[in-house]
Amino acid sequence: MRWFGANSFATPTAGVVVAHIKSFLEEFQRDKTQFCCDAKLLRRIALDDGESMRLIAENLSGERGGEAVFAGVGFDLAAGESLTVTGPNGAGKSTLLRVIAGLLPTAAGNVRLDGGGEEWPTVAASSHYLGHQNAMKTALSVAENLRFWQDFAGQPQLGVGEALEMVGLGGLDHLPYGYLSTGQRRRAAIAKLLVSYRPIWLLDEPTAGLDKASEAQFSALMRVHLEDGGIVIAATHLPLGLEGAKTLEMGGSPSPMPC
Ligand SMILES: Nc1ncnc2c1ncn2[C@@H]1O[C@H](COP(=O)(O)OP(=O)(O)OP(=O)(O)O)[C@@H](O)[C@H]1O
Repeated sequence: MRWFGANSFATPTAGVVVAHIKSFLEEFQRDKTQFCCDAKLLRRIALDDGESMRLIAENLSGERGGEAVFAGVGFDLAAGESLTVTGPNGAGKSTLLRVIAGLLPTAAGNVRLDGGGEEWPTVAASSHYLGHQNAMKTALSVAENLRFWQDFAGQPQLGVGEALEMVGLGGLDHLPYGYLSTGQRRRAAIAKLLVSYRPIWLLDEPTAGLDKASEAQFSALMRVHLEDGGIVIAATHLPLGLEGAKTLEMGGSPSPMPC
């Protein structure tokens, strides 16, 4: 239970992350009940005790249909750090995310998670992947979709209703997912990040289709995730409001190390 779990990757503190999310929710929705006032202190204890987690890629190459798409990609992200991946259409941003997530094989090089301990043994097991497709069934209700993903992913955090409130979809849980607008669908997909915990978020154009207010709220969610020791890699054509994010520009050959 450590969505916003600091470097608590090695030393989980049950309930802390949920408390933090809920206090964050309170910032946006003032009438929410106050939860666990000592969340920050507990997170600090977890930070002090926890082993540092790092997501490292070395000389990573990826291909599609047998053709090289990118080569020589490297990065080193500590807990709390983010990387924005930019570049023109077709540069290989989505391919890179899928390689990191373990959905495509690496053509060369490697990506690994150091310090994940027994609970987070691999990058794939430690990651939420939010792709262009939202991976929801249109005929199922919003709540049924999220319950499926929570059961599938395990590590439950926020309840479905709470997660939907966090993305501004409170009260729409009963609607078939297919009834939602494009932006609402994206917001429901973002709620998947909140119903189960993963320290690494791999996000492909996460704010595509979102209105300005939703963009800002999602930026805040990412910042809270980072503050608590999460790692974010986001491919994007739009500013994401991630201050201090490392950057990786794709489309050159080979791709440079992020600065
Ligand atoms: N299944 C596939 N088979 C063959 N080629 C593919 C496949 N999927 C993608 N490609 C090619 O791989 C290259 C990289 O695609 P990718 O989707 O990673 O780019 P991108 O940088 O994410 O683009 P965009 O900004 O448009 O989302 C493109 O030239 C694309 O045509």
